[in-house]
Amino acid sequence: MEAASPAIGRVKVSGLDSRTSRRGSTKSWHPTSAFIGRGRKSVSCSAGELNKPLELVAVSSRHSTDDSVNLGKPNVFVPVSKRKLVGQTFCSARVGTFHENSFGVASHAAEEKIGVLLLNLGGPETLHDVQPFLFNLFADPDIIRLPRMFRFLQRPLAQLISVARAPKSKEGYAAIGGGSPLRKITDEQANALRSALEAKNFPVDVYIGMRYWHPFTEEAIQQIKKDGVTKLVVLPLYPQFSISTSGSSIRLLQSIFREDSHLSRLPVSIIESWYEREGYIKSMANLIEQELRTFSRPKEVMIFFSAHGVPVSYVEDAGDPYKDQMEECIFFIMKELKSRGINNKHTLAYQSRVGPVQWLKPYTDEVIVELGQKGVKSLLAVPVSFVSEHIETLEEIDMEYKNLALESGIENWGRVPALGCTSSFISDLADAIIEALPSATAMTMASRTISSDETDFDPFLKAINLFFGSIMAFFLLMSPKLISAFKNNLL
Ligand SMILES: C=CC1=C(C)c2cc3[nH]c(cc4nc(cc5[nH]c(cc1n2)c(C)c5CCC(=O)O)C(CCC(=O)O)=C4C)c(C)c3C=C
Ligand SMILES: [Fe+2]
Repeated sequence: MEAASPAIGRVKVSGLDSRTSRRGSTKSWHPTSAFIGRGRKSVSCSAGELNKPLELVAVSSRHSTDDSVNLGKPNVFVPVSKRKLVGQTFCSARVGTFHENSFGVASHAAEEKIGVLLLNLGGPETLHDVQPFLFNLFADPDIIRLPRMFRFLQRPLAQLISVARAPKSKEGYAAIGGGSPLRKITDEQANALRSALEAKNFPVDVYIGMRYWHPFTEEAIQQIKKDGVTKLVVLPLYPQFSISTSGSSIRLLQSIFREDSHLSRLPVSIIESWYEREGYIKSMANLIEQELRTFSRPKEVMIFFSAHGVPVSYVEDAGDPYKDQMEECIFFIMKELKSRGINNKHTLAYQSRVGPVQWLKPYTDEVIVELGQKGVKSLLAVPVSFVSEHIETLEEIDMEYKNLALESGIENWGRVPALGCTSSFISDLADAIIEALPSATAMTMASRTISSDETDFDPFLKAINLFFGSIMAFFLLMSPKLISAFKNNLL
């Protein structure tokens, strides 16, 4: 059952406490054994707090069209040209050191060995990989969030759910050629990013760390260590932050770094979200503008943003900023389109729900049917939570939703391609990396937090857990809610 990766599951996971403003711009991350707290508060910390060993620098890359950028520190003058470069850190005092550091980085570039770690989900490369890939995904406590006392059920449950879901997933992957294109596209993006950074006079090594399939994050980190990287920028390839995506990968990184004395001293800067960057927004607007032109009556087209969903509890109970960031992102894209004289109607819905719980609404399939009933004739689907083509664009949108739309009375269908290696987008990501470099700080974790997989160390406890876990998981799966989910083909 662990065929996928021996490393996965041995990694201990600590909680991640997310506190973020409504606009998702100020954040701090604290490793903690507690559940992710409710509520979203702005956090500012004093210079004294900056030296606390448990802190981790997370950079939220800002969309900076506004001249009155608030750096959170009075009397800091930043010329407009520089403002666009500011990767805002969660602590205002850090911003004050940005300019010294940015020059420092430039002058020490020759001695530094800078690494960029791209984080992504990973996908099965063959149909044979589908079930173990799904196991890795469902074994992640950031994907199936069980209460602490039921954490021992995580892996048996992952086994059951992955086996149950595999046939449906396999159908999807078979329909798009027998595997996920994610690895290939992420490789291409990594190469494009390396070239873009080289062209900007920032030679770096780019590494790929996938969360659930090869090349695993653990492997990338080993390579980073071997290569003697002296400063690392971590860039999740998800524009918006979610506990289930970037959050999960960052948590994994924290646990790897915490266990390793060398890595825990390595300066690291994490760009946790970048949905509001000007380059990203403009690149998305370009793609939408181009695609609108392919319709015979572009002005009548409904722009239909379809984002990957998350369970409602992530947002309402755990404070996941994903929904807020998604809405803000779409606001920025529409604002950009309006500035170009494009005033089409638009809507946002969430796709790809899995399992019997409530996910973010409205659901993409339901909205498509409603729009058809309301007489909408032209629809342009815009996948907005991911920057490469994947099963949910190629199968779910291009096949399932397109057919549903045509059956629902929508006559003209279009879909905006994922950004992939679009040069304006890659160039902007390269800028985000350069901006983040000065904020790199050691991820030193002085204390060890309780792990959700603590029992993995003890083979006896592990065996007991597995045995009782399987029995309990069986009964859980037989619950009426889950049975109906099976019947409705939700799993
Ligand atoms: C921002 C993007 C994503 C969020 C948020 C997200 C949350 C999330 N996903 C699942 C379950 C599955 N996701 C699957 C595939 C998948 N998920 C994303 C992105 C996000 N997921 C991508 C890009 C992909 C496709 C990868 C590929 O191979 O092309 C799958 C497997 C496919 C399937 O069976 O549908 C599952 C399962 C949950 C439960 C979740 C939030 C809790
Ligand atoms: Fe997903």
